[in-house]
Amino acid sequence: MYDLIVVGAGPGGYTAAIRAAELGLKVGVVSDNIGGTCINNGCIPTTAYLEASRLSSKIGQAAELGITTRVEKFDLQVLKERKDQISMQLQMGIRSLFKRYRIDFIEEHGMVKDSQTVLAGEKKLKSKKMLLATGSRPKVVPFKGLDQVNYLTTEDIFSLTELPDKLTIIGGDVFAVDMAFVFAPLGVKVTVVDGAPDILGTEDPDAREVIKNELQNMGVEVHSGVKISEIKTDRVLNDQGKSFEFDKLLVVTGRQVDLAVAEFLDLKLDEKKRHIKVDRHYQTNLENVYAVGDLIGGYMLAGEAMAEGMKAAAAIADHPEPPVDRNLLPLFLHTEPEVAHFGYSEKKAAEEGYDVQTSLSSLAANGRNLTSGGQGFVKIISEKKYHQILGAVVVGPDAIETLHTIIAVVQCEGTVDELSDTLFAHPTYSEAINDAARVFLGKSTNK
Ligand SMILES: Cc1cc2nc3c(=O)[nH]c(=O)nc-3n(C[C@H](O)[C@H](O)[C@H](O)COP(=O)(O)OP(=O)(O)OC[C@H]3O[C@@H](n4cnc5c(N)ncnc54)[C@H](O)[C@@H]3O)c2cc1C
Ligand SMILES: NC(=O)c1ccc[n+]([C@@H]2O[C@H](COP(=O)([O-])OP(=O)(O)OC[C@H]3O[C@@H](n4cnc5c(N)ncnc54)[C@H](O)[C@@H]3O)[C@@H](O)[C@H]2O)c1
Repeated sequence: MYDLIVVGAGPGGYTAAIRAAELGLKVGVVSDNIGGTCINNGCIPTTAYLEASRLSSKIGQAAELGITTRVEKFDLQVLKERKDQISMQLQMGIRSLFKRYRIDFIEEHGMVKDSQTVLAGEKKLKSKKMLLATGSRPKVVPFKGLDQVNYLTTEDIFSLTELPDKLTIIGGDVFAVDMAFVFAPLGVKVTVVDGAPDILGTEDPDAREVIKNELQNMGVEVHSGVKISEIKTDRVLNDQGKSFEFDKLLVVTGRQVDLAVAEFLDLKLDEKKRHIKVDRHYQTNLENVYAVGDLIGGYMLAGEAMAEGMKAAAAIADHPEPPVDRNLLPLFLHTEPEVAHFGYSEKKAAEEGYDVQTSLSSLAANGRNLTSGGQGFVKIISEKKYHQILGAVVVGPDAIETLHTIIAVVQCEGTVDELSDTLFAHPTYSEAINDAARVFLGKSTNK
């Protein structure tokens, strides 16, 4: 009898298992794909491929630095093998942590029989408590004709060994745009076809404009507000008779979770009936069943799943902690320049009744940015009276890394004043944070 069985070893599940074992519980993990979406088809493959995409773009700009060179040949097979190697290394890391913490790992698809029993291959596993962390998979809109086409999703795009000449991506949100930034710099003619009125609907409007310009500069065609009527073997057709040709079609129209176990166990779902409903300790309506990660919704990011996994484990081991504060969760685009943000947008802050003041520092005069030829800005959304930071948007080279500085200050209950007082190295992109804080306080900026 285990204290805890975890079903699913993605970022939510493996993190929870390790933390629970660290807190003294006897833990078993059942998973058919160690590392989950993040390591196998998500975060890691995306960032591994972007290394090549970004280097390829940089080589294109080398002449500005006095270097004469060009990309002669690109071999996707080599990039895929490198990615596979990295994913395997990370999987081995999880396996060795499981060993170190004496966690039984059963590499099988688990069948939940009741709230204390999981069948995994030949084994019948019993446990006092159960954590469901079975993640999500691509949601594919069933366009007419799609079933006749050999289309790709993010589950298989990273298995290609040859680049297509023409890639059409259906979808225009975070992951669709990330994929455009992976493939366009590698010489693929990318077309984005989206049903929404504009791409990146959840992003800051200024950031969105920067990214749309960059897509255009890369030669990516973006078609928004498209009503797709049919998919043929080599083209997407819209209701106006326009067609978008492709060699390969990538469908990125959202993520969905498998609710079969939830229905079988009679677990309560959220309002939209898309995810499992949990309380602030990640407990479902069944006392001994917990759930984390994509399965419970939220922003459906690995960082969120990991934080939830650790907190669920703490609650299961009788050391409850406050829940993950989604307002402090970094959200980001793997674009070039990168986009990263957290907390309230200006609009949301105003809707929440704050007396909002937004301060902006462009990277146009930032010394580090001039040396790298980047572009972007830091935008801090604050309230006027106490200088409380409500949110921030960073666009620029390494923006995802840069954003953490602001989040850390907010985590420590710091305000714009602390950002203004913090000493920053020069020349760095992060100095723009300091500048934006000084702009807020009406102080001069000299970098
Ligand atoms: C293209 C792409 C790029 C992404 N990039 C990022 C990024 O850069 N940063 C970021 O934070 N997030 C990113 N994400 C999101 C991130 O991958 C997910 O939010 C994260 O993996 C969710 O973790 P999870 O543990 O909830 O589930 P998952 O990672 O989906 O893991 C669930 C695991 O459970 C297994 N499983 C399911 N059912 C069973 C069963 N019955 N028995 C046994 N095992 C089962 C699955 O096979 C899987 O291995 C990306 C996603 C995609 C698709
Ligand atoms: N910046 C961030 O890090 C951030 C912010 C918010 C959400 N997220 C998470 O990132 C994930 C993004 O995933 P995604 O981009 O696959 O999904 P998504 O659900 O965010 O977007 C789906 C896209 O498909 C398009 N689409 C849907 N139906 C269509 C149709 N019939 N015709 C044409 N287009 C159609 C939509 O317009 C949209 O652009 C989500 O899980 C989300 O929770 C991340």
